[in-house]
Amino acid sequence: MHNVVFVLGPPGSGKGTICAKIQENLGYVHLSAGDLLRAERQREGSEFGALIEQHIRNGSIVPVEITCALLENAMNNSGDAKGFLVDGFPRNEDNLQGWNKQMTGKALVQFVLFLSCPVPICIQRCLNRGQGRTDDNEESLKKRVETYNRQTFPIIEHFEKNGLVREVKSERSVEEIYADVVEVFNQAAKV
Ligand SMILES: Nc1ncnc2c1ncn2[C@@H]1O[C@H](COP(=O)(O)OP(=O)(O)O)[C@@H](O)[C@H]1O
Ligand SMILES: Nc1ccn([C@H]2C[C@H](O)[C@@H](COP(=O)(O)OP(=O)(O)O)O2)c(=O)n1
Ligand SMILES: [Mg+2]
Repeated sequence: MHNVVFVLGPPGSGKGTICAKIQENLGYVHLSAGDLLRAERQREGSEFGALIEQHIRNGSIVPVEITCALLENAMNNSGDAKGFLVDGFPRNEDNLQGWNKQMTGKALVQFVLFLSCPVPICIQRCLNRGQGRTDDNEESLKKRVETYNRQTFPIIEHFEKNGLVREVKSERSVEEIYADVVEVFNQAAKV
């Protein structure tokens, strides 16, 4: 049974940055759904490359059958990790239903780390990210933020109803955010 922490928040809220620090210090393995999709997009012979690129540019969400298979495969190939930080997933109802269908009995969601951050700050961070991504531009970001507001935030609200959300305000410095995140994991370890 894989232990899983979902990491959600608007684009540019710092999910990848904070997950890298958790992985470095707390023994969890960081799996970014976006990174896995970008790797699949580039993979020689992938039948999903064009579809993935279209969704990424459009700020829309790739069908869960593709994304969840990549996540399950990555977890199964990671040995006996303490747990997995599943970054940027589930991003919509299709993701959530697909996860429940495919991963029930195989993975246990401990909690959802929600990095909340005002959108203007998020957009500026993405525009300054400098990773050469095809979706870090004004047009794609507008669509990604709309997708987050309309499709992803309701998923966070779903988990909130089940008492699983741990919100950390993320407009602050990385150090301040990470100090609060460590406390969240410490509290979770006591349960
Ligand atoms: N707390 C922060 N303060 C300032 N810049 C940040 C902070 N967290 C992340 N960044 C920067 O903002 C950009 C987006 O961060 P990232 O971790 O990729 O966010 P996400 O995965 O949520 O899109 C990166 O260039 C990162 O270095
Ligand atoms: N569960 C997911 C996660 C990402 N994607 C696609 C659509 C997203 O806009 C892009 C980029 O996701 P990523 O998590 O890397 O983006 P941010 O780190 O939030 O800036 O990938 C997806 O289709 N389904
Ligand atoms: Mg990211």
